Amino acid sequence: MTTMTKAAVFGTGSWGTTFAMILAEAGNETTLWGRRPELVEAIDRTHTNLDYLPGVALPASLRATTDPAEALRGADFVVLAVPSQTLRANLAAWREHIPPDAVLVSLMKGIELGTTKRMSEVIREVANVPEERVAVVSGPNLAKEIAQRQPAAAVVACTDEAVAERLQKACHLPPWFRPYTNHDVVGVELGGAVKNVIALAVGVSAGMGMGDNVGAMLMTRGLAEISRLGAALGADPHTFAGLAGMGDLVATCTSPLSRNRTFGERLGRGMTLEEVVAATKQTAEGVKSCESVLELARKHDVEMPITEVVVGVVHDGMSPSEAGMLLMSRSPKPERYGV
Ligand SMILES: NC(=O)c1ccc[n+]([C@@H]2O[C@H](COP(=O)([O-])OP(=O)(O)OC[C@H]3O[C@@H](n4cnc5c(N)ncnc54)[C@H](O)[C@@H]3O)[C@@H](O)[C@H]2O)c1
Ligand SMILES: O=P(O)(O)OC[C@H](O)CO
Repeated sequence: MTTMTKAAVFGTGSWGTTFAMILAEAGNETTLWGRRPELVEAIDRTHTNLDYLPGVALPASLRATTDPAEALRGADFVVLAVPSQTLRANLAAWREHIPPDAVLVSLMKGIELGTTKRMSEVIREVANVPEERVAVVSGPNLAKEIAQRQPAAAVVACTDEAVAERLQKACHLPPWFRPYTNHDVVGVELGGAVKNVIALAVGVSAGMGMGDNVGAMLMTRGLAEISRLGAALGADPHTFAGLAGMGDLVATCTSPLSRNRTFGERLGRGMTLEEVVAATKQTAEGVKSCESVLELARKHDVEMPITEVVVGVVHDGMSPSEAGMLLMSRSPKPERYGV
């Protein structure tokens, strides 16, 4: 007799809820943990998440709870979908309930402020688990499209191939969700975190009224920045040509659904930072992670000019036109991959 795989998903936001839908429909016994009792009760009873996914019918088998111990009981996969900057504190509160053999899965796309750690590093440190028990899911995965059952592909990364394959199997849901495996956790995570910073830059340019040449330039040179940082941190360069690199960069930088692109667009249209923050109801990871990405780049002596001006515009009062001038006035150089 085969027993059902159990998954606990932490975070009832857009992506946590959508990924929980995929896991539940793929046949895993899935429980969603959330902070707010009213929302959790509504998900559990009405199978809807009106705050984050209005109009989407969640699977009847998907359970929801505010009790981490209940969500974690017997879990094979512990899936984490909270904001990157709160993960450390969240996980510290949950870790005593995590089953000893469970695989911890990060859906998050940020770099921790202060430590410059990737989410898998934070997970390993706080939950005290080896790298073989930590996996990452990333790629061009705009939650709202996937929740409407549009097809999407993703990358499931773990240094242990067998673990990646186990998770791949658990979330493979034809014809809706197609996960590929990869062993390059560093590259997959960097692709996901840094594309948010580049999407802010593309958004700013679009908000200023710039056209597609500027967007394409920022995406291409942004990919060069991601690749340079990846090379310095030991990532596989091929990862950045894949779904978690190029794929996610294109989806995020071009989609009106992207919170990061939209945040940048509002700044580019002349709204103040305070106004944009007030208008942004969901997690736009690049807003905080641009600072940790830049710090990481400086630690490793990697040049990231787009990231520098994004930090300037978002945090240091630089005007969008000054940012554009700075980028375009850099000394000319040959175009070489990774340079
Ligand atoms: N939405 C997407 O399309 C998408 C796709 C792929 C990856 N991601 C990544 O997934 C992660 C989560 O994104 P999301 O879109 O679900 O965000 P979201 O803003 O929709 O939801 C965030 C969730 O975290 C909860 N939360 C906020 N502060 C918290 C705290 N202090 N403690 C515990 N929970 C807290 C919120 O209540 C909410 O349930 C991010 O790192 C994001 O970059 C998002
Ligand atoms: O809405 P964003 O900008 O957080 O992007 C969502 C996903 O990361 C796209 O893959």
